[in-house]
Amino acid sequence: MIRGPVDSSQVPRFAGPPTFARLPRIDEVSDVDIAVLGVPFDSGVSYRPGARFGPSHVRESSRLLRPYNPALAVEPFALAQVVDAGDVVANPFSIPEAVRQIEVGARALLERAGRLVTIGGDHTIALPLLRSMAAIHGPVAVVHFDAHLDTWDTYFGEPTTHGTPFRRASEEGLLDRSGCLHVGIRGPLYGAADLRQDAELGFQTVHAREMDDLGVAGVVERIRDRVRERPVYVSVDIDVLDPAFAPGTGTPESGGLLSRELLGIVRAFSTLNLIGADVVEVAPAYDHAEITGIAASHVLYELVSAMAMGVARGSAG
Ligand SMILES: N=C(N)NCCCC(=O)O
Ligand SMILES: [Zn+2]
Ligand SMILES: [Zn+2]
Repeated sequence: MIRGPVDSSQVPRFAGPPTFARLPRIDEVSDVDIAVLGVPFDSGVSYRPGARFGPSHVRESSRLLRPYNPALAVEPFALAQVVDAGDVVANPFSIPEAVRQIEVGARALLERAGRLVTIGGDHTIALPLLRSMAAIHGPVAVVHFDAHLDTWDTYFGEPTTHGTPFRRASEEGLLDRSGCLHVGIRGPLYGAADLRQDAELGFQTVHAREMDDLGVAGVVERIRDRVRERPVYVSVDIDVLDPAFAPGTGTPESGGLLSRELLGIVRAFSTLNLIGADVVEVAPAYDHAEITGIAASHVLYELVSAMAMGVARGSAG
């Protein structure tokens, strides 16, 4: 059976399949442990559009990934059958229909694969993804890496946008309110009430300005203390990185994390019960030299590695 990426010493990286990390397509295998799904949807954005092109850009930027992860000392694609499940069809003219399509697509894949890693798309997609996770696991702990809270209420009266997924998820009971945490929050808000309401919705916050004092180890400790044994879903808005490391995104904010810091923090999920993850808000039109695409593909690689280690341990999933 096919397993793992195409050998880049035999087939050049600029040839061969356009799948994430040059992995097999889902239709080429019988059993699946981890499915990588693209969600090319960006009709929920409040500023620059273009994240609908994120999945294909991140896949293209993932061609240089290699099979051994030295930081975690694992070969993720040997530990678990990881496949590219292609893109879900999401109606760009109807947010409600797109959200239903994403939830249905994610649930079907979860039934087959058990674990799902999604490439967005704007942050709206976290809502249907969390619906699909909660349908299986019950309320989940969410560790949310973002410059933005994304717990706002509505934009132009619209409740389902990229600035509102975690408020909706909390209201719907999809979140374990005692296990959620934002990391990397920064930038101006609409008012002080934003933070109060956010806390009521179940989130603790590690602000970007705390990063230097806490360091990677300190942030990891905050995450472990908050999440513990709970099933945890990780949502990474690429704008958590400083615009220097992720210019290709729709709502950039100054003063963000280094890519090295984010990669270091994400590795901590290798010893937690990671059940699902997404990387969203990559908008290639504003990217240069694949800077953002490469950062996103490496974050995905660490997430898949962490998840594959969970598969190998046989943890709940
Ligand atoms: N989810 C992202 N990337 N951004 C939300 C920004 C919401 C706003 O325009 O205030
Ligand atoms: Zn954001
Ligand atoms: Zn976001």
